[in-house]
Amino acid sequence: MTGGTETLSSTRRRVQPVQRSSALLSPAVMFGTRQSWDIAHAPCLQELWKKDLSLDASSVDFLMSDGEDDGSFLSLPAASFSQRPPLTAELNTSSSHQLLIQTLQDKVCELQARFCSEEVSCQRTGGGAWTQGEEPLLAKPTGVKPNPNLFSRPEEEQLVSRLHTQVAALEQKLLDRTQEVERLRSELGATDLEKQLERLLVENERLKQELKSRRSSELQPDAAADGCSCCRHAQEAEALRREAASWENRARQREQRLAELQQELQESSCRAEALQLQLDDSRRRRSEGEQKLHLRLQECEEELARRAAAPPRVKVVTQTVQVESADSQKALVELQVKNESLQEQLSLQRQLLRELEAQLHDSQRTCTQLRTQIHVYEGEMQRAQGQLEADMQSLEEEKNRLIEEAFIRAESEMKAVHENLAGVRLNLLSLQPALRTLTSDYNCLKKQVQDFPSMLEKAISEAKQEICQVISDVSSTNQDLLRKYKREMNLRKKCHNELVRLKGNIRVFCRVRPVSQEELDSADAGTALSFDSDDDAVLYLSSRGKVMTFELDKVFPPQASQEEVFQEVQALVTSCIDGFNVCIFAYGQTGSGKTYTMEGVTSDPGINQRALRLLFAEVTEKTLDWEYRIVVSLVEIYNETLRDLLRQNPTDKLDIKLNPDGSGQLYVPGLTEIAVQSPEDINRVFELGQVNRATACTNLNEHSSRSHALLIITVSGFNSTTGTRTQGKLNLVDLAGSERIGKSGAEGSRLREAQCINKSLSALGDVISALRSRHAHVPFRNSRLTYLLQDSLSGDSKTLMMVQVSPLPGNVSESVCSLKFAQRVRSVELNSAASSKRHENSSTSSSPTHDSLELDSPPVTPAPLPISRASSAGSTLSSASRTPSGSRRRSQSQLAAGRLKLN
Ligand SMILES: Nc1ncnc2c1ncn2[C@@H]1O[C@H](COP(=O)(O)OP(=O)(O)OP(=O)(O)O)[C@@H](O)[C@H]1O
Repeated sequence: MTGGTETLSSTRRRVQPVQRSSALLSPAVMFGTRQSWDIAHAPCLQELWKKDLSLDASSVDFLMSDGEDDGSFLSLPAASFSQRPPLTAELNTSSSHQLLIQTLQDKVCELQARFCSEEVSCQRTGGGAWTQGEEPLLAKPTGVKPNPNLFSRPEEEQLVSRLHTQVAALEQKLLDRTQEVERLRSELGATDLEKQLERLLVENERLKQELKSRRSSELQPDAAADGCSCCRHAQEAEALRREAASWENRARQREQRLAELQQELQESSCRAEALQLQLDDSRRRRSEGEQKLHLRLQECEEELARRAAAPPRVKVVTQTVQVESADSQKALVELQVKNESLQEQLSLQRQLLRELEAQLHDSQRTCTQLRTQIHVYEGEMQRAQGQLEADMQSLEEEKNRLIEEAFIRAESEMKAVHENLAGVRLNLLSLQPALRTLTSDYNCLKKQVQDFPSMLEKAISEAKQEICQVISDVSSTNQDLLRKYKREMNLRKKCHNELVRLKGNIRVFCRVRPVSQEELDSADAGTALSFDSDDDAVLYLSSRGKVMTFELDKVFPPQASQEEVFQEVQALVTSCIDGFNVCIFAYGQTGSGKTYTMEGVTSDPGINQRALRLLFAEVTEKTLDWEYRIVVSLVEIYNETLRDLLRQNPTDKLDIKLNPDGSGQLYVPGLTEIAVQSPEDINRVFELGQVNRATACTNLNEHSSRSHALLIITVSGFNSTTGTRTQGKLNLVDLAGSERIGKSGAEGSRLREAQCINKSLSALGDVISALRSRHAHVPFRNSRLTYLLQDSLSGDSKTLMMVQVSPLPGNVSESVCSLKFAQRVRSVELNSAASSKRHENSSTSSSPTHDSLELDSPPVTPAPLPISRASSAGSTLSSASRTPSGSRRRSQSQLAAGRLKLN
């Protein structure tokens, strides 16, 4: 025996004797030192310790006594006791352990009782010394006499201590089992299974989502895929195959993981079964140990009985006992106290054992529940595995279906691609001849390109020659066209003039003004005039019961508008653009509408403004070839005095003189001529004339009735293409009232005004009469008016007299006079031989360009035909141009011409 550890001996032998003094110490002292007991059945306990409690053999040392002592010595290492934790903190064993502990405790109590009874009997018998042959089995301590009567006490104490040690070992074993159960629970606990199950569920859900996303991505319509090549579908099919292989690997991994889990579960179940078997074996060994202990107790009782039956040995040690009785008594008391404390500890241990037994029951119940739960988890795992296998199966089927669809689609697309390829090949074969043709064409073109510079030079030279030829042809054509144009222009002038001539160079219109509202209200509201609905050139006048018929060129009824009147005179207006002199004058009694017809009102202008607007429009249309200049002058003749209404001092008298250039033309020195370029200029000219005319008189209305107002418009044109120059003059005259002096009863200045008016109008009549009579001398100089209008009343000039007539019955006599005068004028035709007239000595002209007119514009008027309108109409007009009323009009004109007399 070395160190603190005793080895197990295979034979029974005696070892160091236990010191009695230390054997009688307290259990705490005993547990803190090395102790030895002589136990009769030590092998049983050894077996119990080694098997039931699973103690290490190195930590337990059984020292068996020899056959003489018939006992065994059990030695435990002191360190194992000193290192033990408190019993109350660790006891945890099975019911069999508790039963064993209980049995041992009962046996300790019994031994203590016997010890007490033996001590009492020894005291009663006087004690005795130990005999040599009856020495106690335990070796006596040095210096201390052995006491045969007390030999059983340390033995029993040792037994009690040993039993305590067994209890502690059982507690330790119970604690180890509890820890083992906890470890198993932690290894196979529900938490891990639940975690494993949750992990599997999460993995399963993730696999489902991946499959769903893969399915959606594969089923997603791909418009571009239709046009993709076959290679792309093959790649997709390959990717799908790889994906399927990865899914298969994952499924195999899952299956392996499931197999591992099942393996672990089986191992855990096996381990639990092994533990259960081990527990059952421990129970069985405990029961065997109990039986052995029971037998050993019986043997101890028998031995005690046998020893009790040996009195001689007691007598030997009686004296010694008596000597040591005081100490024994004292020790007995101490032992009793210790015994009581041990009793208390035993009761506590019993209580703890009961609690531990309850805990053991709970542990067993918990273990059962855990097994049930394990079974449940196993079922769930099986279900999860089945679900997983079903999902894997469905995934596999879906994967196969998708792969098949992809293959089918790829095959169809491959087929289409092959067909397209075949078509392309056919096209290629068909295009090869075209390619050869194109190649030959290309070669030809290449050769042409190489030859192009020389061809280009040749073509350019030819083109130049052709262009020169064309230019010469065009220039000659232009010359022809220019000649034709000039001829056509002259022809147009001739036609126009012929038309005017056919209409009559002196035309006479009659306009009847409407009855005003005031005149309608008066008693003299009737009308003496009537019209022919079939002939617009006839006017009927009732006077003194007789109806007089007047035939004129045109009769405008009261409802005729300014525009309608101007439509009839605009042909004359445009004649002045062609270089003719035109004279339009309004004639009639006061208040018959002369000013209204010539000037009009602001809202409805008369001939003056309309004529100027028309001239502007016409010259504007001809701006391509012609340059025109339009100048205007405003002249008033009052009491045979000529005044310029456009100069700053209109009261200055003007004179008419012979042009000093020797041309024989007349002109008005100092006459203001204003060039107009727009209608606004015309308005400004008229406003200036009105202002000047108003400043020159006290009563404008009366003054205007007693004076002649002349608007002289000169149109000069130059054709830059032909070099032609033209100049025409348009005289628009608003004559003074034509009342007879006797009727008006005027005196003084009024008489002089009337005399001047009549003089000028008579001179006008005389001029016209002379023209009609083709007198060699035409008295233009008899009045300022005729003198000023000389060039517009002679030659190829065109004259229009607008006779204004009042419809009132009170003005019938004046209307008759005016109409007779108009009819006399109408019978006159001016000489159309311009050349002869323009070379007449008495001709006048205020235009310095008149010479150029003669030079550049040859006479277009036909040869002079100085016949009256009536005779010319019958001789020159074709039958087709005659109107139904033509013959009647001519006869009436002839009659009227014979009847009318100058005023
Ligand atoms: N055709 C017509 N339509 C409407 N009103 C007219 C027409 N003719 C003349 N009148 C009106 O008759 C009145 C007299 O006209 P206007 O002054 O023109 O006559 P006149 O002959 O010029 O007179 P005088 O010789 O005094 O100048 C004016 O109020 C004028 O507005």
